[in-house]
Amino acid sequence: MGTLKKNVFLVGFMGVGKTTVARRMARDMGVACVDVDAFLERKHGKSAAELFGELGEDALRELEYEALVECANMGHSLISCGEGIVAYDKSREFLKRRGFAVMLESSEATSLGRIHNLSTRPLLAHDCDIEGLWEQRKPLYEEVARAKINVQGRSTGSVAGFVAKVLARAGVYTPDSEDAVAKKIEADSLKRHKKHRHSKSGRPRSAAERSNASHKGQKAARASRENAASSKKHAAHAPASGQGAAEKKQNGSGAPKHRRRRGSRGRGKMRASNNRQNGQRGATPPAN
Ligand SMILES: Nc1ncnc2c1ncn2[C@@H]1O[C@H](COP(=O)(O)OP(=O)(O)O)[C@@H](O)[C@H]1O
Ligand SMILES: O=C(O)C1=C[C@@H](OP(=O)(O)O)[C@@H](O)[C@H](O)C1
Ligand SMILES: [Mg+2]
Repeated sequence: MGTLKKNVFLVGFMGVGKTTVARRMARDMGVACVDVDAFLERKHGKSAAELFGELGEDALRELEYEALVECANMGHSLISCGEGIVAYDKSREFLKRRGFAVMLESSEATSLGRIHNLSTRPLLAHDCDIEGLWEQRKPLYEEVARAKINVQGRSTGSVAGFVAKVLARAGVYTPDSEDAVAKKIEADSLKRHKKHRHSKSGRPRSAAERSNASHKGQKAARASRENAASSKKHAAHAPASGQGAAEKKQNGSGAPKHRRRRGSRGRGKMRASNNRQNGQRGATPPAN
């Protein structure tokens, strides 16, 4: 559980995991997330690939920019962008000015190897020079990004945890203190207690009704406490160095030994769907 101080944009090549990582971070950090592609699709009733096919790339980039602005105006959230958003000057300027952009990076082969449905990636479907595109995009991601994270060989959970640490170090994300978590739990439990004593219609509940509800409430409170304890543990392990150190740790020379759960290699890799998110998920963002 925690709070974002500004919008966080995830940028990077297609298939690197922007959408997946944003969802995972939203779940683990208790913050809202929104996928620009999914937002675009909901807004226009057509996927980015369809818009690309019907209107052409230039028009898609303008629509993407408009969608990006709307997503950013919803409140501080994790915003996963489409790979090509950086090709548009206005979007790049926005990414630089209106939040903290994080670049996810892996080898071109790894990113492309994860894409199983080419029709969802219009540039791939249109037979472009993919290596040329990769070379062209890289400096653009680097231009907007305030942190660069190498995701090669890391599970989604590990990438999500690492991005959270980088954001915490940069002061962009504040994990809730133990006190704040305890207060939240207490407030929730008070609410539950009130519900427990009275039915929805305001009628006092019978002893049998209360006993039944109480078992459910205790289970939920236990789960919240366990969650809070695990968030605290997670926060306590975040290294305290700055962005430069994060990058150094991530790059070739100082490459960390990535922890991978036994048997996790390739899990999820063959998932057929590149699921799109339906708009914003997770916690309700604060008003701007
Ligand atoms: N760290 C990871 N390890 C293995 N597979 C991953 C990882 N991150 C994402 N994937 C998988 O790669 C595919 C592309 O991920 P996605 O989040 O759609 O990428 P992007 O939004 O950057 O195009 C999905 O099938 C997803 O499940
Ligand atoms: O070239 C682009 O702008 C697109 C890249 C893809 O985004 P990802 O980076 O999430 O793969 C895709 O979803 C979208 O159709 C448009
Ligand atoms: Mg995506």
